[in-house]
Amino acid sequence: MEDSFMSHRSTFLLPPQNKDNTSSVTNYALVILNQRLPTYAPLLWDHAKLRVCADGGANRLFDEMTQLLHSEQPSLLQSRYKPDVIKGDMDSIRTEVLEYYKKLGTKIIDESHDQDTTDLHKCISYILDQTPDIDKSKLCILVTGALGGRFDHEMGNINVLCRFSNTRIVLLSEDCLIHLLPQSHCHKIFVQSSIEGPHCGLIPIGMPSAKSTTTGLRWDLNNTEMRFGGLVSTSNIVKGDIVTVQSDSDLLWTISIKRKP
Ligand SMILES: Nc1ncnc2c1ncn2[C@@H]1O[C@H](COP(=O)(O)OP(=O)(O)OP(=O)(O)O)[C@@H](O)[C@H]1O
Ligand SMILES: Cc1ncc(C[n+]2csc(CCO)c2C)c(N)n1
Repeated sequence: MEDSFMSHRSTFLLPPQNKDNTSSVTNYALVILNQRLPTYAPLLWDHAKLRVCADGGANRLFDEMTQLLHSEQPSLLQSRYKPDVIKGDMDSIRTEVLEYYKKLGTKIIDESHDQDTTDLHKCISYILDQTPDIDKSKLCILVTGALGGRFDHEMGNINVLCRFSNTRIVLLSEDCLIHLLPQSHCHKIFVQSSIEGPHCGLIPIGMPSAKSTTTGLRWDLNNTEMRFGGLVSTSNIVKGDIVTVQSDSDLLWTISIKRKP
């Protein structure tokens, strides 16, 4: 096991000008799935260099950005928030939405022939194909609408974290975020307490963890075993600004997102 720390910061939930220059991520991509856009979606949009809609996610962008930013004219907003790509099996996007973005120059990738991988999987593959190897370590893919809703979709979305375990991917909902902590590294999580926490969890995924050790949590693990059917760390609380995690298995990290008053 390598002992170099991998650091994690949710600075994508802060306005871009507040961005932490020490972040190891310099290149965000955004994937919009087919669930209600979170209220902070415009912020993620501003951080992202590449914006991709997964099939019916394009309907959400078209319909809901105007609801989030009602100070401006809907038609202006719809043309300003133009995705770079729409990819998927195209059974959920409305024709009028597809035609609208196609006219604006969005690249449309119809993969209806592939009924074995999810639209999110297809979008992640696209983003990785577009990213030169040298830039992949700086890439972080933010995924909206990934949690809550249909449980089969949620599990499919979590499975994507495991299938692309070498890529930083953050699954987001209005209320929380999830990402993988690969066992290959020790992890340092810099908690942005103005926008996230204190509720958090650490969950072994795929296989039990014989030994996990943490610092910075109210209920720290100390070479503790975690497994489904035994202990998994839910309803934990972050104590300060830094949490460290080390484990012999990949773990899911989840932390609550604070609602704006
Ligand atoms: N209720 C949901 N909960 C979580 N994720 C979702 C949900 N609905 C859609 N998604 C995500 O958004 C992506 C695109 O959604 P879309 O509705 O276009 O998918 P789909 O392939 O048509 O789904 P299905 O045919 O199973 O209903 C899905 O692949 C999934 O990752
Ligand atoms: C064993 C197995 N279970 C389910 C599906 C169905 N499926 C999985 S991903 C996908 C595309 C959704 O956009 C569909 C239809 C399959 N192919 N194989």
